[in-house]
Amino acid sequence: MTYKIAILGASGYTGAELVRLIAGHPHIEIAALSGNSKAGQSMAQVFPHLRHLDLPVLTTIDDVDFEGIDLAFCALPHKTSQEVISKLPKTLKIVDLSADFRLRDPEVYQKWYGNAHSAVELQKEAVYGLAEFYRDEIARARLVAGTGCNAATGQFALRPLIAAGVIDLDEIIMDLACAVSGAGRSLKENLLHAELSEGAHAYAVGGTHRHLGEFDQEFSAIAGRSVEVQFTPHLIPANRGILATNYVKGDAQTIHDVLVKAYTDEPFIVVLPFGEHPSIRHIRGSNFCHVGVVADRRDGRAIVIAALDNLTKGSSGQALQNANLMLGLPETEGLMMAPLFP
Ligand SMILES: NC(=O)C1=CN([C@@H]2O[C@H](COP(=O)(O)OP(=O)(O)OC[C@H]3O[C@@H](n4cnc5c(N)ncnc54)[C@H](OP(=O)(O)O)[C@@H]3O)[C@@H](O)[C@H]2O)C=CC1
Ligand SMILES: CC(=O)N[C@@H](CCC(=O)OP(=O)(O)O)C(=O)O
Repeated sequence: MTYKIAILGASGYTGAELVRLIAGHPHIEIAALSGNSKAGQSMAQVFPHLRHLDLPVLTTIDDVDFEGIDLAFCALPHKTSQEVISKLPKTLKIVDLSADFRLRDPEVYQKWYGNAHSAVELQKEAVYGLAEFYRDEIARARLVAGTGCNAATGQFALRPLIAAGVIDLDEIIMDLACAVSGAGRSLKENLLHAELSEGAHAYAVGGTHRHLGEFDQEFSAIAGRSVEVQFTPHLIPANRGILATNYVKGDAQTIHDVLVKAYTDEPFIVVLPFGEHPSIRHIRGSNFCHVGVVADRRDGRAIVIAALDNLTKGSSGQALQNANLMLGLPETEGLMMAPLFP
């Protein structure tokens, strides 16, 4: 059985990553690809690294024929995504990579994104797309909202610890380093090589990053009380990868034991031996997330570090994992490739 899919936003970074992954998938075929400014071009023109593949030409979304398509990936900017998805056939399965359907409460959405949600009914229907924690709901869902790449990295480190009650919920600090492809492919002055290379800086400092909406929603639901982490993301001059370094109060060995137990059957989450810590150079191009625990020199404190590739486990790999679940395929299909190294 082969399922036909469309990728809306195929001329962007996550769209191209979906194409790369699906090209090696035994049961999924790419039937349509959309672009906006790049509509009318071939994928080989837009992404020469995909030249070897026989792919549909990029069209506008209006020109995509959804007849016979089983599932659409929406790799569009947020806000555009909710407008587009509202107009798609109501029977179509959708994995949305944008932020539009991650936050369940429309008021919370407005607080972090600045605009009223224009598809509240769809927002209610959507399932949060972190497969390791919402597997059964995703398998039954029509619309799945992929997590933010920063939000996914932090959650892989912290969710089991909050659930097990082994860390102080009021003393969680997360420093996160994000590679530049996290900002997408559109041209931005601050992402020019001359302004980005040889440097690193924090952004959204002081608790203003919109992924805090996701952390608050998810961590508070697990804890059954409000949990607000202190979070500072940093932009680093790397192409791919996110490293989330979490400072927590709790016994380091217990924390490690909890993570090992939580992820023992998870194919993509690898807990490193106690005392070892991960690096983005060891997960690049793969759907793996590495998690490590190191004891602090002060008793009762630990550092928990998670690393993943924002374009695979942080977005497109996660989206394909969700699509596999929604289509009744093995969750790991097309996703077990080894990381690229060096
Ligand atoms: N990059 C990352 O690491 C992650 C991204 N995400 C989310 O995934 C989504 C896609 O991100 P990314 O691939 O990085 O973004 P890009 O900016 O690289 O790509 C955006 C895509 O959307 C298309 N597009 C833009 N505006 C419109 C419009 N008005 N109508 C139709 N199509 C449009 C673009 O077409 P064209 O280029 O032809 O104009 C392009 O194909 C975003 O919502 C992002 O927040 C989520 C997790 C991680
Ligand atoms: C470097 C950079 O800008 N990173 C992005 C990563 C977020 C992301 O891509 O996720 P969503 O946009 O889907 O929420 C940021 O911090 O906003």
